[in-house]
Amino acid sequence: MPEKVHTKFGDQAGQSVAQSTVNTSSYKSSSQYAKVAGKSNDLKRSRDGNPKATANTKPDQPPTNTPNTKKQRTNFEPHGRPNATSLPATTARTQKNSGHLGQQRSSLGKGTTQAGHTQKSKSTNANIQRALKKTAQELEELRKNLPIWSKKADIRWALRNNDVLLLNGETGSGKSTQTPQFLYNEPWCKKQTVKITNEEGREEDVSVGGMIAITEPRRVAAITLARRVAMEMGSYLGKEKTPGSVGYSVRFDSVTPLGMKIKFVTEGMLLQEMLRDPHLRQYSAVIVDEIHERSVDVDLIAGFLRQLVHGSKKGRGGIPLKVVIMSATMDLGGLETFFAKPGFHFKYKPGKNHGQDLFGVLDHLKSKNAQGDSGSGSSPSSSPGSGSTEAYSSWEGISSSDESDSKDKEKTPITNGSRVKDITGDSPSMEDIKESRIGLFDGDVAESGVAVEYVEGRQHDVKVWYETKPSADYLHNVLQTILRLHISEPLPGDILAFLTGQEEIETLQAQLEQYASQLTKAVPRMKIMPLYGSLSAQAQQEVFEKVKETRTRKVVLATNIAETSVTVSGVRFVIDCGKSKVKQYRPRLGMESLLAKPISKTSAIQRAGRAGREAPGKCYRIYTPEDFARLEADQLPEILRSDVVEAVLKMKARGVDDVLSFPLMDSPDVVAMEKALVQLHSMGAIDDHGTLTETGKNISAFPLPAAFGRVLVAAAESDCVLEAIDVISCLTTDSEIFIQAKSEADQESIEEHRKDLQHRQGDILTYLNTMQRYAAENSNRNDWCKKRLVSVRAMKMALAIRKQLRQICHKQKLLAEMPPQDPQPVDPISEERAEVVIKSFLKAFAIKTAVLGPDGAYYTSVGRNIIAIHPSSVMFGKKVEAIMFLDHVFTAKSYAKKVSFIQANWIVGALGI
Ligand SMILES: Nc1ncnc2c1ncn2[C@@H]1O[C@H](COP(=O)(O)OP(=O)(O)OP(=O)(O)O)[C@@H](O)[C@H]1O
Repeated sequence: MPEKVHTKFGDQAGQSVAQSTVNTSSYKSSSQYAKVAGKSNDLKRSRDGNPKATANTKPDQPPTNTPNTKKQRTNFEPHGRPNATSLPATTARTQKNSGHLGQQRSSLGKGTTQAGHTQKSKSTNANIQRALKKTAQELEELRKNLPIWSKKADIRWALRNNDVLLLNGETGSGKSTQTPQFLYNEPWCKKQTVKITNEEGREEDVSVGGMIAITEPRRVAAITLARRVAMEMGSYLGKEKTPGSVGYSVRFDSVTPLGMKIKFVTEGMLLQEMLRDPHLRQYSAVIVDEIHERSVDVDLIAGFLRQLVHGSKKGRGGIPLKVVIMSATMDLGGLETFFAKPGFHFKYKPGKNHGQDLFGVLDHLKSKNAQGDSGSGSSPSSSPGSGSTEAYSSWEGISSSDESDSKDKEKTPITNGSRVKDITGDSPSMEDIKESRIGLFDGDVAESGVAVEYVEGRQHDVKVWYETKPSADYLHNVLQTILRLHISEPLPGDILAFLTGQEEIETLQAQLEQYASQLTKAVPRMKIMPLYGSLSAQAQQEVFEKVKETRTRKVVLATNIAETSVTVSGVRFVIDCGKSKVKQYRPRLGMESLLAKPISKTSAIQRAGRAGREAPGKCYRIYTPEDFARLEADQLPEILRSDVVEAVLKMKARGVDDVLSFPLMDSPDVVAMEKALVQLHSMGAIDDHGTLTETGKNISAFPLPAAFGRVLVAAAESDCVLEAIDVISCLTTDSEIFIQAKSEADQESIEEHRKDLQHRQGDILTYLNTMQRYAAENSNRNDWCKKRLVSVRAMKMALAIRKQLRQICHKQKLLAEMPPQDPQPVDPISEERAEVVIKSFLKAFAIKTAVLGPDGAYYTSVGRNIIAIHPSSVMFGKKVEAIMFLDHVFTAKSYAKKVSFIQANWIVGALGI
């Protein structure tokens, strides 16, 4: 084992010497060190070999001691401590009030003198600042217990010496919340004014850097992490342009305080920013979190970042962009080779990364196991996964002998399942990964240009339990597990159950609520809270808060939106059904559908990681160890299973001429790329030479899927852009605007309530009616919504999106002038105009059409597959000659959602056949 040398350096960049833990294996020889010191930003090694600031850096604050985690853990009090949503009472009050800072200021003005006003608002501000600081101080104690805390200096050191850092740390080790805080004060993170040569060939001064962007796969993670980090930094995060260090930007919602240093963004938003600012001049660093999720967007971001790191830096005035790639579970070999300096070759094959054991980690494990060294001392045959997969044959810590474990078993007679000691046993251990990589450097100047840091350990253990027998009805088992946990486990201890989608969640919620109503007084109450993507942002945020009611257990029923990055407060028990819905391109249908499929091992590890964030936890996998062993190690990257049109359009918009040679970790096959180019050509987004057209530019400028961008461009040509915006605003909210019926009786009453909105020609015109009438309402819009069982929150969001889309269309000259302010009188749409609107949608959705067959079933135009109209559509049960649908789901059968009536002969023209 490499010897460890403990060294420390500054907490604040440029502020002298503190200490850190440096792995001596990183420092091959003193001559190597000398080379490093020469290159690094004003850092020299002190006599004992530690990194040290030179004279031009300021004296440091006292050294940060590496925390004695064990000791602190013993003293750790998990209950009643502050978190993102439960502040100490004073702080909570002040944060709440501070959200209305502006209102407070204006109301204070009444009846007071200007001086009195200023005085009062000054003291309010001072109170807020004090409360924020107090919370931050309290949270700092918790932060110091995180495993990543002791790696602070290593991480800083690695980035002072390299432009790219791969940070591999277990779930809950503190990557997402701490890494940006370790870096924002680094010397390379200062805003600088530099000279660049602009497109006209003239020199100009521009600012570069000063901010760190951190990408998250989902908006809910971006928002909750921004809130948490703002609290940890004692910074205000409000809607107004007040000063603050932390902000976030997600689609149709952003909070960007003045002087912001750390910005949490969704991957899509960073890509949008790259369209406007290809050199990412605002940023000194981009941190890509949860890279293992491998969405199309994150793959594109990785490709663009690689170009920025290794390409010309002229656009940034020569200032490098630092890149940090993070995940608990990542294909290190592939990423290291992907980001390595051009010409530095491992076993990497461009575009063929997924599933490759590029560093031979698995070979290493195999040989280790062959020598009888399982690393745990337990016999491989007692492992839940033994013999089933070579890759994961090193599971550790399997034991049922220790005392606390047997108590657990008695206390929780949920399954007779075997269990592994903690979730690190699910995958090759950090040691295994590290050992297999000896010879490459952690930290200092890496030959490949890519530094690698490992954060070992997590704050609290998570025990994993399995089913003993496979079950055909996992939903039933999830229900039983929740009920048994609720009855047998003492409070506190909330439950988070992973299910595949909204329908399943609603079914289980109804069942659980029925059981909950029958519980005796002796048993705590249950509060069932759904969490899925189309739920309103506010409803999603409520899930993250601590339950206010006493003697109540929160039971969160979530899709995989809660799988990574997030901390759901209070959760000690995770139930994993082993499946999730994934988007998959189905060439036979010529479209993407959502399919429920087994998750990957990586997802299972992430799900388990949601327990044990505030205290030790347990994860119940509703499948057997053998099922687990059969799971794929990682999910297939989205780019390899989806329609690549969006990806190709984004590349084109970002100036990539030759998309076939764009650096991708995994390239879709050439045929799929070529098909996407043909589709973009038929949309008019690229011309015969493959160059992005004005239409293409317009489409890619919208923060919308390409198809909706295409609709807007088509609508502009037919002069119905306002109507198209009204429809698209309703379709792109976070949550469904129409509250769904839970029973047939409900459905009837809904139809009665929405009579004035429903259009016989289908859902598109129903959405149009809804937005037009809502915007025209001049008395009480909330009452208007309630009467029609329309979501108040979703409509508010739709109205905000409508405003933004109108502005973009105006700016892009798709809309000649901005329409007058609401409310405006509205007339029912004429037949002719309705046809024009539907035809605008058809321009982008021609492949999502179906014609009525002689047997009364609908057959898709592409692929001739049977498809049924989903019960949520106003067209449900209707037989018309042809339909167009905007969504497709595959559950018990193939369903068309958001359906409109069309004439069959329109399809021919729209498909160009
Ligand atoms: N919103 C929050 N409320 C309460 N505690 C939080 C919150 N966010 C983070 N924490 C605490 O900070 C710890 C570290 O969280 P962080 O998200 O930084 O870890 P991570 O290593 O990025 O984990 P993952 O890979 O699972 O996203 C959590 O385990 C939890 O104890």
